[in-house]
Amino acid sequence: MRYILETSKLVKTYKMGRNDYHALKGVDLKVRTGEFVSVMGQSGSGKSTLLNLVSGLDNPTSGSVMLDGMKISQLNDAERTLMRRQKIGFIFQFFNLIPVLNVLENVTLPLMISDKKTRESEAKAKELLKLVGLADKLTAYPAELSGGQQQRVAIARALVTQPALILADEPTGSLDSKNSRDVMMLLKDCQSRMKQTIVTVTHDAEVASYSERVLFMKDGELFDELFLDPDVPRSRRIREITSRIEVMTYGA
Ligand SMILES: Nc1ncnc2c1ncn2[C@@H]1O[C@H](COP(=O)(O)OP(=O)(O)OP(=O)(O)O)[C@@H](O)[C@H]1O
Repeated sequence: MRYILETSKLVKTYKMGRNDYHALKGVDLKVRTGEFVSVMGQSGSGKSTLLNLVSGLDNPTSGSVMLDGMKISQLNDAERTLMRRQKIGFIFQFFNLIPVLNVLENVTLPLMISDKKTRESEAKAKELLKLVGLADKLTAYPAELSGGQQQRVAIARALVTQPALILADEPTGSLDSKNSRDVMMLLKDCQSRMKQTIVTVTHDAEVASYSERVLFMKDGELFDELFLDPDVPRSRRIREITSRIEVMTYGA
């Protein structure tokens, strides 16, 4: 399959009293299997709206979303919930772990919900927790972990169902710079080792510098696109991203 995710002429219009507010104005987004894409743009440019439509949390006003061969904009609520559980792993800014469950239980939870919990799935969760460097924290509770460790648990949880797509919304937004780097390197590693497709939304050029392609949103539209060469030093990639943001914000 050429694209794991494809949106076509995606429009989202909110009613604001008597007026319409066009949050997305016909977005055509294409993401290849195994690709790592960042979406950047100023506050209000439509990034969260796009994520909500791609994940089926909200319905488009018009246009379509295809994920892993499934036209999700045509599914009913129950079908979309099932699709989300099976095909998407979420990583959030504030981790969203379940405080009363320990690390291993948090990671096996998505498999329990989808009725897939077996002895093998616990082994899978343990293997992923080893991959994210937390093999010695299986019985710890989220409150006993640092922010960076909690986000690594969230990454293991997102991977456990072997989703078609990981959606990461400001994954380092509540981490310091060292933990941010570790989390992004881990995500990058998951992408290259497991051919995991990742789409992340971020305000941070350093976070975006780990991806292969950056999409810039402005006023509900895809404004620009930048392919990043992994062989050039990260500082140069960050400068390239920053200068595109300047062009988008202030003009060429
Ligand atoms: N439920 C809603 N009702 C009305 N307007 C909305 C709603 N949700 C979002 N909007 C508007 O749509 C526009 C796009 O919002 P969105 O949250 O997608 O932006 P964003 O790029 O994710 O911003 P941020 O970086 O601040 O999260 C904004 O102007 C916002 O006010």
